[in-house]
Amino acid sequence: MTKLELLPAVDVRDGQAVRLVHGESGTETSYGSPLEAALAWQRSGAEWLHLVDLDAAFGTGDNRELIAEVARAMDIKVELSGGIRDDASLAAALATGCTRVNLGTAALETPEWVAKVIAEHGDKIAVGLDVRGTTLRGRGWTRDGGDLYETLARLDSEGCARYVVTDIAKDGTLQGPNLELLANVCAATDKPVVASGGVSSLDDLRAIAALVPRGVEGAIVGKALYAEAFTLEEALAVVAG
Ligand SMILES: O=C(O)c1ccccc1N[C@@H]1O[C@H](COP(=O)(O)O)[C@@H](O)[C@H]1O
Repeated sequence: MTKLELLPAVDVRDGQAVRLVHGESGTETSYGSPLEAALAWQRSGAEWLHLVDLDAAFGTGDNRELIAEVARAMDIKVELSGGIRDDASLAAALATGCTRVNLGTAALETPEWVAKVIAEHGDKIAVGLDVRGTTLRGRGWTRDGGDLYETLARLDSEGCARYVVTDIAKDGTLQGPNLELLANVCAATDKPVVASGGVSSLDDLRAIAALVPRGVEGAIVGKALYAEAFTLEEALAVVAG
């Protein structure tokens, strides 16, 4: 059976690696240097890094140079997100050599541009579907952006290669992933789904791995690693089977 990919997260705010609760600005816990955090996950055997510019996502500036420095320092695959909303920010993101980018707000606010870049860049573009209930949220998760399943159908028809699905109510809470949401999204698309939000234990990873046959490809793990609920080595051993 295909193994679940694990993507340890480094979210950057004000030059620091942080975790938020429910993605809310002001709830940051700081974990120091983003480069050190990313290198630590790489040393622990990660095959992927999920790297987020939170300031760019919130519209409070950006960490573009630092993000590029981290991405370029990695020997592993990098998924880059936060504030990628136009040709210039997409070009800067792709110039880091990252494996793929996640588009969030742009998929809600500038669908024509997203359709164009999906057509141009194929597998290098994923769309982050960040939801409360079944309502998508953009601009740092502060604004409603339409219905999850209508948007998914539109993006599918445009050839979107992959979705990163975050349940905002779970993100940063260590309350367990929303398995029902993941199963429902998998039922609505043939494209791979990366699960994000809520992972708190190795059992949560086992439960997400059980959804691989339905279309879940990977899981982003953030708070649980920083809070030392388990080590990345333990997590990688669990998904290796
Ligand atoms: O990851 C977070 O905690 C987070 C919190 C609040 C907003 C965005 C967050 N992360 C990721 O950022 C991109 C969306 O950025 P944009 O809308 O394209 O600028 C998306 O991958 C979110 O999951």
